[in-house]
Amino acid sequence: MSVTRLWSSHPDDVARLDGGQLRERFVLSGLFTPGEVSWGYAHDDRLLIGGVVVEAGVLVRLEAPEIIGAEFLLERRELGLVGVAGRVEVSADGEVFGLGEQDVLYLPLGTRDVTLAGEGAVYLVSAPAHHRGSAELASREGVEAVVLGSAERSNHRTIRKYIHADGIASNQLVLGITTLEPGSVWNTMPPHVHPRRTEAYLYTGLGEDVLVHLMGRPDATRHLVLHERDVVVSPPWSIHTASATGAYSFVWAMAGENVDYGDVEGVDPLGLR
Ligand SMILES: O=C(O)C(=O)C[C@H](O)C(=O)CO
Repeated sequence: MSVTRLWSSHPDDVARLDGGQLRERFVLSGLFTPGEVSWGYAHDDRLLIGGVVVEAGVLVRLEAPEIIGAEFLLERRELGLVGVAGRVEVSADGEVFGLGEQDVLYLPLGTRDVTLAGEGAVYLVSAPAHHRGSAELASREGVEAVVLGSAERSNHRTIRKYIHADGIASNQLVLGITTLEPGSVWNTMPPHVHPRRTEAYLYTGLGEDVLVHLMGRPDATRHLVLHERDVVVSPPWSIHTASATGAYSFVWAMAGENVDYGDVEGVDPLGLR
């Protein structure tokens, strides 16, 4: 089990970081390694972000990484599991859930034993929790889907919301998946910031395409070139928007003061620098 730590930062520092340092602070690569559960830890809002590739015939148990100082992973946390590829059976204290591509399972605080079996890739996002809710599975077809943008503006996309105020109930986790239509490449344009939340994007479906992600204060943006299954963390003061050489999907996951998807501050694209 490996853990990469991401230290929180001041926006002024970000202007001075070189490209490599920027990646070290905000990007998690290589989370999906067969036979291993890999974690990243963002100090902003204490997001624990993981990836696992489940191989046929091998049972994977989700254990608490040392950094959270807990006896078991969900002793003081809640967890969202997202099917990234294949089909995986998740057993949570004996209750079994089938997780297909773009399905999401929420596991509440207090769930002790979580194992994964089958064949596929699963993305994990966990945040501290204080109230025990219920385990709930949501399929791609069963959730609220909002179509935004247009082909003319290269940002035609569908936003599916799974864990949020009007969906699966949680303490502070908010999670969904956005999928771009073929020919569209821009996400989250016009951009926004979340003064009350930290957000992480996992980019999937890029294959050999590359993506240019913009982060930073709106008046001092920086770019990161990202690839298939890279994760980028956005501190509350940072925009998060991207364009790529092809269409893709991304899992957006947030934690902070509330679970209201709409709690954002919009940014005028003409003010971006
Ligand atoms: O394409 C978009 O726009 C998004 O999917 C935006 C994300 O949902 C987001 O950033 C939520 O805060």
